[in-house]
Amino acid sequence: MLEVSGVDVSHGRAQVLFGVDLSVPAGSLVCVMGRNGVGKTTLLDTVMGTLTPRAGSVVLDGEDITRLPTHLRVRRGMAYVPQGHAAFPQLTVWENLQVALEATTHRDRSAVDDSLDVFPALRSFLKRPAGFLSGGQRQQLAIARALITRPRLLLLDEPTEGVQPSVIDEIENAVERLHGEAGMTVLLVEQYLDFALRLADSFIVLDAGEVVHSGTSADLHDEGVRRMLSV
Ligand SMILES: Nc1ncnc2c1ncn2[C@@H]1O[C@H](COP(=O)(O)OP(=O)(O)OP(=O)(O)O)[C@@H](O)[C@H]1O
Repeated sequence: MLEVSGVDVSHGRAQVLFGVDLSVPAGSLVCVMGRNGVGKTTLLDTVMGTLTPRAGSVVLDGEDITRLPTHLRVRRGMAYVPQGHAAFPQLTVWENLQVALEATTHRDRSAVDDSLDVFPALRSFLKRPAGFLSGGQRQQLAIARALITRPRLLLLDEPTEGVQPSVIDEIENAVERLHGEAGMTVLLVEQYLDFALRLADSFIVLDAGEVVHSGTSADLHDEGVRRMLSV
C-alpha cells in the first residue's frame, strides 16, 4: 500500500533522514521505533506530505505522491494523529468531532457515531472542553477525530505518550480492532516496546536517521534490537 524509498529529509540545513526505506503492505500494522530525536516524526511528516524529501519517493497504491499536498493525501485515505493529542482545547469533545466532520468530503454524520463506538468512554465527556480532558482521553479524541475521515491508512505518532496505563489498554484494544477486524492499515511510531510488540506485524528501527534494523515482531525480542532502543 505504502512504499517509502531512499528518502533524504532535512530540517533547514540539517539532514535528519538518510536513504530511509519503509514498506507498509495493505492490512498490516508496521511500527517505527528508535530513541528520541532519531527522525521518527520526520518520517511520518514525510509520509503525510508536511515535509518534502530532497531525494527518494513516497508511493501510495502505486501512485507517486512524493510532492502531493497533504490535503490530497487525506482524500486518498490517509489520516495522521500527531504527537501531543491534537484537539481544539476550548471546544467540547462533541464540537471537536463536528469540526473534523466538516473537514471531510463525505460529510457522513454516522462517521461521528462510528468513531465514538471505537472509544465509547468519550460519550461520557461530549460536553466537556477538550482542554479539561486527561492525557488519555485527549489521545482517544485525537484518534477519534482522525477516524471520522474514514481512513484506509492511519498514521499514529506515539499514542501512549503521556497516557495513563488503564487508557493505554483501551487505545491498544481499539487499534487492534481497527487493524484486525476492520482491516485498517496502520503506521505506528512508538517507543513503548510492549505496546508495539503486542500490535505490530513488522517494524523498522531508526538510529540517527538511518534504518538500522527491520523485521517481524518476533525479531524485536532479540537482545541486540532491545539494546538499540534503550536510552
Ligand atoms: N522543525 C524542526 N526544525 C529543525 N529541526 C527539527 C525540527 N523538527 C525536528 N527537528 C530535529 O530533527 C531531529 C529528528 O526529530 P524527530 O522529531 O523526527 O525525531 P523523533 O525520533 O520523532 O523524536 P521524539 O521521539 O523525541 O519525538 C531532531 O534532532 C530534532 O531536533
